[in-house]
Amino acid sequence: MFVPTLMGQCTPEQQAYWLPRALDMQIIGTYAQTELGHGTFIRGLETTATYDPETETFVMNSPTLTSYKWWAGGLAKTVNYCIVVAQLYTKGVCHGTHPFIVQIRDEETHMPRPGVKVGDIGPKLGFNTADNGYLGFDNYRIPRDNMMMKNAQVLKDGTYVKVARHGKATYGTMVFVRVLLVNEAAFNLAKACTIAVRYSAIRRQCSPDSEGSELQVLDYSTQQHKLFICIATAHALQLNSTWLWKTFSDTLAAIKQGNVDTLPELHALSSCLKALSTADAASLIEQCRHACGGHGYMMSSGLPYLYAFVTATRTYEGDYTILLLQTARFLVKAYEQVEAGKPLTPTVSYLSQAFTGKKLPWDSSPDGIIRAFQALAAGKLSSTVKSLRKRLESGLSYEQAWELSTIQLNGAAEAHCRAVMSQNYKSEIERLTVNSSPNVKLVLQQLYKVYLYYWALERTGDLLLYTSISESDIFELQLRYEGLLKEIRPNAVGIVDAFDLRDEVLHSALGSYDGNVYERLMAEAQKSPLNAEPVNQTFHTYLKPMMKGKL
Ligand SMILES: CCCCCCCCCCCC(=O)SCCNC(=O)CCNC(=O)[C@H](O)C(C)(C)COP(=O)(O)OP(=O)(O)OC[C@H]1O[C@@H](n2cnc3c(N)ncnc32)[C@H](O)[C@@H]1OP(=O)(O)O
Ligand SMILES: Cc1cc2nc3c(=O)[nH]c(=O)nc-3n(C[C@H](O)[C@H](O)[C@H](O)COP(=O)(O)OP(=O)(O)OC[C@H]3O[C@@H](n4cnc5c(N)ncnc54)[C@H](O)[C@@H]3O)c2cc1C
Repeated sequence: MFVPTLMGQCTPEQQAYWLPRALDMQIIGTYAQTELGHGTFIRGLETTATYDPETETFVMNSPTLTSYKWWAGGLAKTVNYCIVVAQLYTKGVCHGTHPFIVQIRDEETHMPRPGVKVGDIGPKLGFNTADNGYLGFDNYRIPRDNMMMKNAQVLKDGTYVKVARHGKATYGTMVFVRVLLVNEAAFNLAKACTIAVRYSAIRRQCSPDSEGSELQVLDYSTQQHKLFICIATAHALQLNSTWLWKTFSDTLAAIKQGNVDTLPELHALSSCLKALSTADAASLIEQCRHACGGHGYMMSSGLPYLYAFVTATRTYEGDYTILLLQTARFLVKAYEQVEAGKPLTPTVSYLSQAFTGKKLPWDSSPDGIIRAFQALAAGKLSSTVKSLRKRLESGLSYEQAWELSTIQLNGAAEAHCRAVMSQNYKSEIERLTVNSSPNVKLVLQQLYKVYLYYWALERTGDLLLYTSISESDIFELQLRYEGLLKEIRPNAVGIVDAFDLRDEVLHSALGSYDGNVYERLMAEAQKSPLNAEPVNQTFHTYLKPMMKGKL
């Protein structure tokens, strides 16, 4: 996040000075925005940067314990610089949060600079290879030039000058990383399902009849139900990530031309896609672990590490709930645009046909299910707006009405995102497989159907509300879904092999390409320090005295 922020928030002159040093690793930096007391609410950050025209410096200060920067990766012991997001004061006026480049350690000795307090925040659920740290300032001065001045400037005499065309230019790095995290979710889920599917082809457990041999657990319908949605979702996330990256690049190019019109839609998309992809990936990686029984709980399976790493992504770079509420903000505006007969941006254009007041006729084809997801999103949005307005009519303020409706707002945003992801998944597969062999087309279509049927069956309650789906339609869909799992089974290992993830990347005794699971588990067990000697010295210091009643 250090380099992207240098690129996004510095003037060309500042980039010319800082970027080569950062890219050449002459300086190592991090992005210190979150504080002990605030992560989500950026406008509530407490660290201050007060401009002193006498010395043409900013005085960085941590006025309270809760103002200490907290969490930034590498902050504890690795970095010597960091980007600090602080409330900017000049001429006695606060201009809100701005980014500053701050040297925190000496480049030769690596000692913390005077006025800088820095340390490690302690062990975490995972991510323990990153020394996430804390940082406090005691009236620590930095040169005026260290304010990142692409979007706003403070002149030598302390005059504040706004440069950016849109109010959230300083939030740009977060949008960029959210876009990256969709791809990260796809990659890590692909690793987990490669491990779990390969292991499930090796693992034999139970035989349906007494004479028969034990079945590969991958033959069980319940195992296929656990795992094939993981494969389909890894593809869905990858294709949505590629699509989102293009949307991001197009928006960035437009902003460079002075056109910020597509930024709100990008913010809404990157928010909900980051939220859903990281939450889906984390829960499905855990599902892959469940599918591997006891051995899935071994660190040597690689799955606990993957889960610990990915589950953090649901929180950092914008908590799941918070980001869905950002998307909901955009959806409520879109609803109002439909009412006013105004044109809609592409990803919400389905809303213009959605408010017919009638239930969408159920159609179980892939396109029909996607239309059903859109109807479901529109229906949820419509009932949410109705709740909002009912509360406003009761005399509540907009903020109060909004807060009371946030559960429904989150539901509408999640449904919208599922509809967008499903649409992208299918249309990207069709676009990319135009010249593919019939077999490849068949398998990839089977996978996106798994995705669509799985989520339709997960949302039958909503579908009954907003479409004409009947009990027998649901019964039929369940049977079709279960039949599809059986069709995919013969190709399941080949499909995860197609992720082409080397053993060194998987780090898994269960998912290695050669399938020698039991030999690898035993070999990993031998590495345990407890196996260094036959009797551990704790026998003599604790167990034996206890057994002799001497403790
Ligand atoms: C390989 C990879 C590995 C990657 C490996 C990565 C390693 C770990 C990295 C983790 C690093 C971090 O976690 S860094 C810290 C990340 N922290 C966060 O993400 C904090 C989350 N909080 C926020 O983003 C903000 O506080 C909000 C958006 C929730 C609220 O901001 P706010 O300033 O209060 O704005 P708010 O009133 O809600 O909205 C005002 C208007 O601004 C708009 N707006 C808000 N944000 C944005 C935005 N980003 N871009 C455009 N527009 C925006 C809204 O739509 C709204 O428009 P209108 O409706 O008025 O038109
Ligand atoms: C592994 C890891 C690495 C990180 N790396 C960095 C980094 O490098 N740099 C950095 O600056 N930060 C980093 N962070 C911090 C991260 O960005 C924040 O933790 C994240 O933004 C969430 O903010 P928070 O911790 O304040 O949670 P909070 O916002 O306090 O969330 C607590 C609960 O309150 C809810 N909540 C909060 N506000 C609202 C609201 N308005 N409406 C409804 N519910 C609400 C949330 O949904 C959540 O359920 C990292 C975090 C982790 C876990």
